[in-house]
Amino acid sequence: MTSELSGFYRLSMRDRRARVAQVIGAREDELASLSPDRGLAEGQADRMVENALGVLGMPLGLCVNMRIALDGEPARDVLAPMAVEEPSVIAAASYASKLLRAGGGVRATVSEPVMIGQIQVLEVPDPEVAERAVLAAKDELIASANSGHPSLTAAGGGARDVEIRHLARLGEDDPCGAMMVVHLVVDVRDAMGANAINTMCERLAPRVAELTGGRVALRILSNLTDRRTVTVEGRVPFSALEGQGASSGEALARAIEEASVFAERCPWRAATHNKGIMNGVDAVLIALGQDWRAVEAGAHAYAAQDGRYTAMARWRAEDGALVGRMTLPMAVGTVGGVIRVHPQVQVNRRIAKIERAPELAAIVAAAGLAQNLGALRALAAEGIQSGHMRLHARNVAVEAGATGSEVEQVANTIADRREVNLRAAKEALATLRARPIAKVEPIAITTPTTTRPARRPPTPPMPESARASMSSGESTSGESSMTSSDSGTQKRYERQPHREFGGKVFVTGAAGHLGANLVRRLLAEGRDVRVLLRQGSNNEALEGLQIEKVYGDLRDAKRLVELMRGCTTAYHAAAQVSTVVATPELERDIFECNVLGTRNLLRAAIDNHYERVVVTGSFSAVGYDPENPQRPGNEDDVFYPFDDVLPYARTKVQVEHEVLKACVEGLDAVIATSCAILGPHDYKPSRMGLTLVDYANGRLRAYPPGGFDFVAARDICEGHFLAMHRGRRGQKYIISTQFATVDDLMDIFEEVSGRPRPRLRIPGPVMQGIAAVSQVALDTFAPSTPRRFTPAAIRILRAQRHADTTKAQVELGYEPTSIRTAIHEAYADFARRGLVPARPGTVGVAESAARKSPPARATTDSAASESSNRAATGS
Ligand SMILES: CC(C)(COP(=O)([O-])OP(=O)([O-])OC[C@H]1O[C@@H](n2cnc3c(N)ncnc32)[C@H](O)[C@@H]1OP(=O)([O-])[O-])[C@@H](O)C(=O)NCCC(=O)NCCSC(=O)C[C@@](C)(O)CC(=O)[O-]
Ligand SMILES: NC(=O)C1=CN([C@@H]2O[C@H](COP(=O)(O)OP(=O)(O)OC[C@H]3O[C@@H](n4cnc5c(N)ncnc54)[C@H](O)[C@@H]3O)[C@@H](O)[C@H]2O)C=CC1
Repeated sequence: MTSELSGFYRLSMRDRRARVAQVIGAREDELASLSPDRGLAEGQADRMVENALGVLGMPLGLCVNMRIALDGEPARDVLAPMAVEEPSVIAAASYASKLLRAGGGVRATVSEPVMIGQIQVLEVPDPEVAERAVLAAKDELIASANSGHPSLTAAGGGARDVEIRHLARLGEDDPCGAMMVVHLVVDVRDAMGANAINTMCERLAPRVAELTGGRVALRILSNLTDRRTVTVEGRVPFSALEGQGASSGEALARAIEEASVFAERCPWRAATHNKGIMNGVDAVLIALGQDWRAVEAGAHAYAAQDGRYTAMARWRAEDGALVGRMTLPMAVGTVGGVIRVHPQVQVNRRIAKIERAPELAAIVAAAGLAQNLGALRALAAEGIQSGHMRLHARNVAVEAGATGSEVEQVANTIADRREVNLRAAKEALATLRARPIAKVEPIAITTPTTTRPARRPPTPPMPESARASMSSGESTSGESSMTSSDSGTQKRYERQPHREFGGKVFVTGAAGHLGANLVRRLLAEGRDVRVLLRQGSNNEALEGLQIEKVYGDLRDAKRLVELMRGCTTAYHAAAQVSTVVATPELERDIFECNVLGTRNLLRAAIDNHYERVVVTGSFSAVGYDPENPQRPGNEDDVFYPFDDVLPYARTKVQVEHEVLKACVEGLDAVIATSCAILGPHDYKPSRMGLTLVDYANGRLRAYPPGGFDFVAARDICEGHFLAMHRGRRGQKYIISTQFATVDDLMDIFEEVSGRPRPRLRIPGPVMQGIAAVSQVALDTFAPSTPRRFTPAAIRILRAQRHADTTKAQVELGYEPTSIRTAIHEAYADFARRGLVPARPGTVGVAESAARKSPPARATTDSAASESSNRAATGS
């Protein structure tokens, strides 16, 4: 199980529950009681407290990324539920847990569950005699205490010892005489312990009075559980702190160390430092039905044990890492209390996979340590207000009357202006409502036989290199034909005739970036569509569409045959897309979904007599010339299998192999090969989409030079459509819009978001080095984290590979549009969903961008030469 759920916060609440259910191996409905309208019933509340009036709601969130090694056992990933009303707490704990896992996660040690019960004795005639009498009767007292608790002793716990303390008068104001306290030391095992200890103390009280000759007053446990503690330690290597808000990782570590020492020396600061720790501690305690007041009181008393209130957690920069250590008294239980009766607590316990009290103690303390680190990082770097207030701004936006996606937009506006107050929020809301709603330009509907809409640019010229090796001629169909030479082989391309297909269309990967656009394209064509979806996956992209949804997995060959029955054609766009060097488990997953999944789909298509299947290929599976990677790659370039390529790319080569095998077996299948997709309806979201969102929210801190061939979502849909209707059986067609450098993309990002690009443009080799170092850590500790610029991605960008779309242009009549338009469309769609700030002019901008855009392939060549110039000058 992994707790590393990068981008989890971007999901809807329902999808988050579905994702968690999937991760912990539960059914989605098992988490249903976490829904705001479920949970604690009125009757249950009435039995829990007195004079009950109702049930108070409190947000419940999840701290992700946590990894804990308890008492030398192997580390395990933990999802920590947190109930808290304060914004930014859970975000900060998740952020810091991500940093801590770069150092292997938090190590925790939990002491024996030994607590103290106190019996207060006053007016003792002779304290020394009384002490001897009580200690002489120790065994009798212990036996008596245990006799009332057979279940505790049966579980291996029970009273263990009896100790005496004498409390002298504090001064003139102290109205009592000498006081004696009998401490009953009890091992409470997995219980919180209060009830057992209080009962024991009350049971022993008469006998203690007899033995001491004094008057017994209070009989109660102590919440200063200094013998029942949890100690946590976490390390963050300096390298993992690079780029986290200071000039270097080490500088940030030193700044956090200084912040810690401030709290260690100063009680005023310590109170705030410790409040940050309690943000994490209390939130987990509440979510797990614990007596958080008891732990709070114990923690603060412990922090003042030396007579001076000080920091609970301390941070030091040592041996190339920032190291945090904390010991807290921790009386928590997994038996008794509300744990059994509160339905949501039970679900939370299941999510955190807690069986025993020490596991619970470790998670609580790890959340406290992470929260402290999160707050100190922010304080030592950009300050607390920017992150905290950005999230708090959402509350203010709601208070101002914002609803739905307005909330995020108003919050972003007031946070950007650093005016997080009600008046500013009301103003921002009024402005937002005064302007038309950002609308995504509908995808143009064209068929190869109809005229293209006027706003489309004219057919761009062929790439220079391709043009040089071509000669035109007449095809048998009377349409254009061309020959192209690749490594001396003459290729003749001919425009293919159009074929119509009736019946229902089956689409896989429909909730993905390509699929979501493709389904809309098909619906606009008036086609009947059935989509294959995975239960528990984020399928939000298809909400509200008139389609038939069936649920299953490509890996389930038998079921797939059933699910595909009744359709006549298919677009197979599903794949496990990954740009990381995968762990063996992830590699297996990529292989099974992509290769075996495709094989299953193709076989099911044969079984169901499909007329044609279009399979999505990847440009990463197209070979290239290592001596000259910028020579536009075409369909005949053979993939070199021993290169340092990603597992994903290898599987996409095998996918093509499966297609050809299926063609031999009689299937009619065509491959539409995609370059990096940019455009709207990116719900997962893709690596490029994530980069745009992060850029627009000021979270992209650096970028590399280089370039790649990109494809607009509308173009790749058109390419699929054309492959279906004009493609030749068993053939592959590369579909790309244009080559663009990262600098070109930054230009467009600036234009679309109104934000300046990051100042850091890190040269390719340096970025490669940084990415390679961080990749080692990420592969070890965070294999599933989506990363923007992975070493593989940077290598690809540095190679500046170009795509040759001649074959698609000639045979299919494909015409590329513009990447600039695609980015505007992507931005408008993200703005509509509240993921990036909506900007005046977002409306219609895509249209005007389309009008202004130069022919794509013309840009290609100039962009390429510009980028190589830049590379040459090192600018
Ligand atoms: C708020 C952040 C995390 C943003 O920080 P950021 O730089 O925008 O975060 P990022 O985009 O680099 O994302 C890093 C990770 O943070 C998490 N994250 C990022 N954004 C979210 C979100 N919206 N919802 C949920 N999780 C979020 C998430 O895990 C994400 O990983 P990913 O998913 O991308 O792989 C940062 O500014 C921060 O840590 N601020 C500190 C906030 C804080 O401590 N709040 C507590 C309240 S203040 C207080 O009471 C305590 C104090 C401060 O007084 C104590 C003291 O004085 O010591
Ligand atoms: N996004 C890009 O830039 C590029 C994408 N491609 C190809 O385009 C196609 C679509 O990619 P995107 O839409 O970007 O990906 P995506 O990750 O947004 O969507 C892929 C979809 O496939 C589904 N899927 C994965 N494994 C499955 C399984 N075992 N059973 C059922 N469904 C499964 C996922 O749930 C997801 O909805 C893929 O074939 C990919 O290899 C190729 C080149 C670039």
